[in-house]
Amino acid sequence: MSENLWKEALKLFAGGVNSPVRAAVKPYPFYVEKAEGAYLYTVDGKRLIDYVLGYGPLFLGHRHPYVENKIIEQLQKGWLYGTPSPIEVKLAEKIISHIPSAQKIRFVNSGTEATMLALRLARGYTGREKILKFNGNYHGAHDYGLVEAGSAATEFNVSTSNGIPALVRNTVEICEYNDLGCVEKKLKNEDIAGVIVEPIMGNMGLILPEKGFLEGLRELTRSYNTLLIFDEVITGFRLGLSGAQGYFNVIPDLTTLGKIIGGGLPIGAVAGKSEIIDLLTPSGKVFNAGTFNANPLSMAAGVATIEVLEREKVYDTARDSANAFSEELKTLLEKKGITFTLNRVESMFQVFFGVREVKNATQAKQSDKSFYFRVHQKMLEQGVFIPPSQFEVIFSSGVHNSHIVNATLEAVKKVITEL
Ligand SMILES: Cc1ncc(COP(=O)(O)O)c(C=O)c1O
Ligand SMILES: NCC(=O)CCC(=O)O
Repeated sequence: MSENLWKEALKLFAGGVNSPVRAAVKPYPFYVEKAEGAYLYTVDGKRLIDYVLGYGPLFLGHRHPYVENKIIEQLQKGWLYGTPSPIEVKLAEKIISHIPSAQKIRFVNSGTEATMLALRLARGYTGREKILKFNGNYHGAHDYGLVEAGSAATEFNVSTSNGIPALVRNTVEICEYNDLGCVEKKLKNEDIAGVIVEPIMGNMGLILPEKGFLEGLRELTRSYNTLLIFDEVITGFRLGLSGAQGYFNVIPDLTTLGKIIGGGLPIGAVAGKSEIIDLLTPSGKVFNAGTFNANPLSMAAGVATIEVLEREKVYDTARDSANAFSEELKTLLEKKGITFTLNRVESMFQVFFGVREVKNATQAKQSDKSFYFRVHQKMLEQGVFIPPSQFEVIFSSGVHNSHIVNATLEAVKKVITEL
């Protein structure tokens, strides 16, 4: 039973968990026994339709048979060599063929490592120290990222973490998302090595770039000889095969990837212009290394996932189901006269209550978090798992077919009419 496991876990882990957002499910998280397709099966015997999907990576759902077979095939050939393996060449070629800014790539093990390295590269390339990030963007759990961070950092009221050296903190400049005026001022007045941005904000709920924002970032960074880094850990291969940069046709200097490119196994990557990536050791003097970098299992799962994305209609199914779910939610909320904003793009969306627009982190934080949480809890009672935190995103996938969607709509109807 989840309750018993939770009691044990509280003795073993800080706050009972190994990543904080998991503790946002109340009164305690449900423990998952197994998963398949669009479903999670809990140890308490419940079946849940999953719209969290591992917080983004599982764009083909759980245990996609093709991916599973490719992982097993690799498993039977060994899962760590300490030397290069053919499968890393294959995944690199696939990613580079799809992501416009990618000429070369370095594989690491998480999105956190990827952004940490991209920032180091920007400093190494430009010889400058400062970086510019946006309020509420989340780039993982390293010192530079945890200044005004979104996601669980905001959920648990530590947007800027304790334990970050002032020296580091002082190298991070912050602007509000969608505020080009601020960016221009910072670039003019500070020596900025790189501007890092989520091209679509997926860690404050979902927030879209206003028309011209990403283009403006591209122009400004170019004119101040600052690197533009797109953090596509969520959007890479979710918005389309070419990521947010292809979707918006704005090409950054560096791109960080993670989540989907590992098919659900741990991964991260930094890709970009050859002249920048070549600064990495051993060809250059910006250091990175990792026991598990380009580990064969993550590589195999990544290749298999991208192969499925190339040949099947995953994007259509995922978009259609997110559309149906969010439209039904909108209609029901409007009928009830509830004030809300719903932001959506392709296969992801989020709803904010009590606010009429959400274009940056400050507005997102003004939304009625406890109302959102009530909706999450009531959906869970109806067998549908949406994120427990306002500051995460509802994700759909290629296995959220019409059968799953219909069951979801039934649940939403019940939840909203009974609110
Ligand atoms: C945009 C973005 N960047 C970086 C990260 C960090 O990735 P990871 O959790 O794999 O370290 C995340 C997600 O968690 C993310 O959403
Ligand atoms: N949006 C943030 C994440 O996806 C990270 C998952 C976690 O914090 O466990």
